[in-house]
Amino acid sequence: MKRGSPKGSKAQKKAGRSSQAAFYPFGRSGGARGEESSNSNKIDVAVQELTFTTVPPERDPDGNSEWVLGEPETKQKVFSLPGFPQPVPKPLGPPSFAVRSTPDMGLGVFVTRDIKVGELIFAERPLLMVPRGLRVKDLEDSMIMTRYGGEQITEKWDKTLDVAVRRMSLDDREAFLSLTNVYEGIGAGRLLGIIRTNGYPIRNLIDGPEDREPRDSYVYFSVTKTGSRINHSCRPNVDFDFDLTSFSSSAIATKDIKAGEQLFHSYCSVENSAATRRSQLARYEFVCKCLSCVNATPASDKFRSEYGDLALASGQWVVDPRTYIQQTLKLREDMLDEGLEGTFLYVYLLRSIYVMFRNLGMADFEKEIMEEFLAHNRVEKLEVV
Ligand SMILES: C[S@@+](CC[C@H](N)C(=O)[O-])C[C@H]1O[C@@H](n2cnc3c(N)ncnc32)[C@H](O)[C@@H]1O
Repeated sequence: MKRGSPKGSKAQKKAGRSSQAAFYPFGRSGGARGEESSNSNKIDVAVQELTFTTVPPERDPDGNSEWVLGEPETKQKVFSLPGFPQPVPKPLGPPSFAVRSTPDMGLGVFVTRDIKVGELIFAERPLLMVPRGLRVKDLEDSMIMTRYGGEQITEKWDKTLDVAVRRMSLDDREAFLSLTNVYEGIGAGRLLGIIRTNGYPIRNLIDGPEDREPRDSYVYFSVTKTGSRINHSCRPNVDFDFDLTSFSSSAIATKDIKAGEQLFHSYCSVENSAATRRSQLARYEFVCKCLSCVNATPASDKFRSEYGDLALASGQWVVDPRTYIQQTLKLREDMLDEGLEGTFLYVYLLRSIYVMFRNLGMADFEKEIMEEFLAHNRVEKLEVV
């Protein structure tokens, strides 16, 4: 169906909305670019087999998200959660971050006071959420988040995505449109370019049925005002935790961070060699100059490719701590040297270590490592054993 056709699409009919609603998302009198919605409760609209909704639907002091649904029923999964929508979590203490220029990475996010591992630095509702496997039947390139390059015809995508951008408040729209777009001039339309440059996967929200496979193709991507200003390092110090009930993304420190230091998240798989990481990062148009990239050696590449299996094996080693404790502690030291304490596998390893100390009857060490584990476990939420 061509955009603008008077006939409603299947999804429009399902959502019970007319095609006119699609082009006047705030009602007849509002919604054009540059106009602020006066409606207090935004209605859903369906365009090109996608449903556009706002979370929460009423204007909210904690912010609103524009959510593009591939499968309209996904909305119910979130809206039917007990207590939905909860307020966005608030950090303890005074504000602890600022968005500033960096010498070589554009804008970045810095902490303005010392931060402890496990601390909530900020939480925010996304400006925009789109499904990774966003598919629209009559658009040439239907998997917008999984392909990259200049060969695609993406301008049509921008017309569709513009529906969500037009629904944003003026402040949110300005924040969204000011985000970096490294795809400018190489094929992607502006809005799609912004999503590709700034989107983070939300792994606990699947578009459609929860058992859909391959799961990774059906996650959502979020674009946020502050989180999307965080630059990359292969030695990350912050991770995101998306809470469905408050529909917000929390930035949580995965290391102690000193006042004045920059926050870094990893945009690539940190268990890869420096060369593979470089090729994964090429689509963001920069070369990483973190310590682990600059000082990469065959030995550090080998370690990065092996530590994952070893860390997971530590779950078995706990039954024979006398044989394995030294090896496990050495693995922990090596992970710290590579700056990998902000990863799931480091948290997993800490859990193995405190269980080993428990099995060895070394209560003081067990307590010390358990405390470190609990601080690191804010995002991963591994079971305490
Ligand atoms: C999600 S944005 C991060 C915020 C961005 N610096 C800004 O000014 O809006 C991603 C872009 O930031 C830049 N960037 C991120 N990490 C970088 C790094 N380690 N070195 C150089 N540039 C980086 C790249 O241009 C990348 O495409």
